[in-house]
Amino acid sequence: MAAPASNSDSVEARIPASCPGSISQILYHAWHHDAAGLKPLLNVPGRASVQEPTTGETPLHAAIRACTPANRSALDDGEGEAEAAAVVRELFMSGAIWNDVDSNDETPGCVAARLGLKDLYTLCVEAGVRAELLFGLLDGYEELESDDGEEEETGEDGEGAQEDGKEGEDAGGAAEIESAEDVEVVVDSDRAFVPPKRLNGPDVNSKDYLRSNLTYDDGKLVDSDKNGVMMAWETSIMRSSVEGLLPGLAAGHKILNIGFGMGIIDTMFAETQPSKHHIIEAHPAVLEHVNGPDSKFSKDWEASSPVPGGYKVHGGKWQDIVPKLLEGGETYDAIYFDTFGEDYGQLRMFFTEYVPGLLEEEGRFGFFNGLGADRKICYDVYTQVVEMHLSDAGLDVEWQVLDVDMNDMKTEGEGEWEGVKRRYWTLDKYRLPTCTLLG
Ligand SMILES: C[S@@+](CC[C@H](N)C(=O)[O-])C[C@H]1O[C@@H](n2cnc3c(N)ncnc32)[C@H](O)[C@@H]1O
Repeated sequence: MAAPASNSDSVEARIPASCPGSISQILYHAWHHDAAGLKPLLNVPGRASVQEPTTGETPLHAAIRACTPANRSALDDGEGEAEAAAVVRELFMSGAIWNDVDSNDETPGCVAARLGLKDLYTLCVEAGVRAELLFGLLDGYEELESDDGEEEETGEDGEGAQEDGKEGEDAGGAAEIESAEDVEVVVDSDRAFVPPKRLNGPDVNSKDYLRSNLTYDDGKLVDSDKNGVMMAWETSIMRSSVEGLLPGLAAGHKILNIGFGMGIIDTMFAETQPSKHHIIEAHPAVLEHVNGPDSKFSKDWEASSPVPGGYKVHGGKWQDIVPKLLEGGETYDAIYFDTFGEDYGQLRMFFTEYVPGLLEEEGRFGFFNGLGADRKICYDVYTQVVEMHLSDAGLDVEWQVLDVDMNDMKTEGEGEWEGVKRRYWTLDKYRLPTCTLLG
């Protein structure tokens, strides 16, 4: 096949013919959608996930990137998405990693989405779901490295390149590889993506968060590292969550909310005049905010509760409190879960081990769905993963798609994001889950 004339830096321009199994060779066959040539090279563990050292390009990126209109027409046999799909499948069957990012901070699925390659995008999502289900079975969740400071460094350039119209084909030139010794095969098969809630980076965890100082400041709650714990722009999501859990906002229900934050959802719950309103909150500063002498919350809600004693704040981690509620025979019509600094494994444990016992037969369970919300493909993967895990736990889920007004959202560091370390939400749609017990 001829090399695309317009892309002198492209993979095939730099192939050292003497290096079977080298990064360049593997990328070359992936780029040319040559499944037959690729297959024998993938018989060594890790080969399907080699990364070009300079651009971070993997064979998946190369196979997908070769489908840009410019690159496709440059391939002399006119092949396209179907041929690429065969190669992408071969790579996934050989252990390719679905969520490796290149130097543009794009996973292969991000490239497919940007280029409008729906079938290839779907293959990447399916691979992500399989991988995450497997890691869930192995209980092997680990933080993904893709969203740390590196992203901040590369983000601007990446955006600039796209705005300039330099899509895909110009993004990933391969470095010079003179001999097989130069080849670095990246074996990283035990990586799972853990969609964190409202934060990214391995430096934040529940223990540190619960010890950190918090600041309530002008429409947001941030921790001492300026991670956004809760923000006022989420108010409409909280409103829709309450409407999903309590259709018609009917009064007199028994409600459990985990994670008080700014008290946005609890204020809405209190307005429905529940017969029971239990809140679990672990952070001392948040507890002070709820219960302290200057607080507008607890005193009002205690006074207005239609059932004396119906309003109660349980101070402590839900992991310690929920088992006691269960033992005490408490049940609820509506349960909402929205914590901070905990990984998906905790949410899964909550809805698997506790929700079925705490929920009334006709009750509803919801949670803040921020799983992987800083990247479309991660959000799409985790929608499917959580749905399967909910089903395993005996819960049916209905998704309501809400618009998140991105025009109002400003860019990182501006508007509502000013003073927040990292923008944890980048998507224009929110999938709101409302769960019920399977019959
Ligand atoms: C995102 S905020 C909740 C926002 C809330 N939905 C609202 O409408 O304002 C998360 C809250 O969960 C609390 N939290 C974090 N880990 C917790 C745990 N293990 N148990 C109980 N609360 C926890 C945090 O301190 C924080 O107040």
